[in-house]
Amino acid sequence: MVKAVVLGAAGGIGQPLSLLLKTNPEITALGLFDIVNTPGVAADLSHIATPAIVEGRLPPNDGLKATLTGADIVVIPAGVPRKPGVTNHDLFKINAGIVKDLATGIANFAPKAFVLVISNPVNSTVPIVAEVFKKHGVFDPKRLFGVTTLDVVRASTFVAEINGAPTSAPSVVVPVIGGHSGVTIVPLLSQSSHPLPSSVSTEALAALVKRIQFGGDEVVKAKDGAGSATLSMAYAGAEFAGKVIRALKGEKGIVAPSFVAQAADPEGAKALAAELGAELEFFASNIELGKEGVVKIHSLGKITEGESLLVKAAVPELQTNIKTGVTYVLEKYEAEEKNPKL
Ligand SMILES: NC(=O)c1ccc[n+]([C@@H]2O[C@H](COP(=O)([O-])OP(=O)(O)OC[C@H]3O[C@@H](n4cnc5c(N)ncnc54)[C@H](O)[C@@H]3O)[C@@H](O)[C@H]2O)c1
Ligand SMILES: O=C(O)C[C@H](O)C(=O)O
Repeated sequence: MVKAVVLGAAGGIGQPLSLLLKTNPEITALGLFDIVNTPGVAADLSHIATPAIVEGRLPPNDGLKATLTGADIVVIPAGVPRKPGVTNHDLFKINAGIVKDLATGIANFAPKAFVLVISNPVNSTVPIVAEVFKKHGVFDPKRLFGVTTLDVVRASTFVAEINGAPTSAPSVVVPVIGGHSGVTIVPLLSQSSHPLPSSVSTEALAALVKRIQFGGDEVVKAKDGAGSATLSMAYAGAEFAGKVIRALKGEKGIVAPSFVAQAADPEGAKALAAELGAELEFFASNIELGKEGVVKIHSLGKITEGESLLVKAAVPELQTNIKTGVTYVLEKYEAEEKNPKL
């Protein structure tokens, strides 16, 4: 029996993600929560002949509590997406509060659930969830994941394209490490399961890295004001959630990149920090999943000089992003303590 919950289930990502989760035969209960439209989304999905019993709830009458109660895995795509001209900094101003509130709900009603954060900016929203959980005494670093799978999916697709073998895309595995925005996204193309042809020029390689780092911009531009990636994100979110569920059910040896608290595996984190030349509270790298969540944080292994430069550029940006999330929550709590009416 697995209960999965989607917070922000009526949105551009939330709806197709809920559809894909409804088609996952391991999921027996699917709880959908949003501030709008979830009863309709749930009614629609409930007619699909798969095991999950679907329920859609709204905020009134303890909707969040009822949705979260009994959850094994909670996926959060709630929050505003980018449009042309809107930066991650702009998103933070709105999404930080949404994520803090939802994390408070999870801390109260599903403190043991695995939590998968999609809401942007992931590099800051994951630290927000961690701080809220710490405040409530329920933080388990092994159970919190920033979803960076879309970067991995993009890398697989683009590498297959360059290799002239688009049908190979599903089997192309490229570790993408760091975080989930711009220069913090570091694809380790030298470790691709399907190496790039030696004929690929340095310029073409740099362009490929840039395309993976700024793949989100490509979609925002093409959607022309209608938001950011939703369908590919739903696919990526369902992929990662599927892996977490397989691990939860006892499958061993599942490895995938995710942005996780380094406290989840202090030994692994130490080796990784030595490679990075910095200790970060959160970082995306390959992690092994197990019944309790993160089992092992993998180190980077052999990387090229060019990749090493990309890591160097990512680290300070990540440090700033993480601090932004942590500071936001600490200042909010401080203000609430001074003025309990807030
Ligand atoms: N991690 C990634 O790789 C990745 C990829 C794409 C988009 N995103 C991010 O995902 C988020 C959602 O994107 P979208 O395109 O689905 O946006 P959207 O506006 O289409 O949907 C967001 C949904 O969240 C809901 N919502 C808002 N406040 C809420 C609250 N307090 N509780 C519950 N639900 C609430 C809205 O009602 C809406 O239905 C954005 O922040 C976007 O930047 C992340
Ligand atoms: O770029 C965005 O704003 C959305 C998302 O993070 C993406 O990578 O597509």
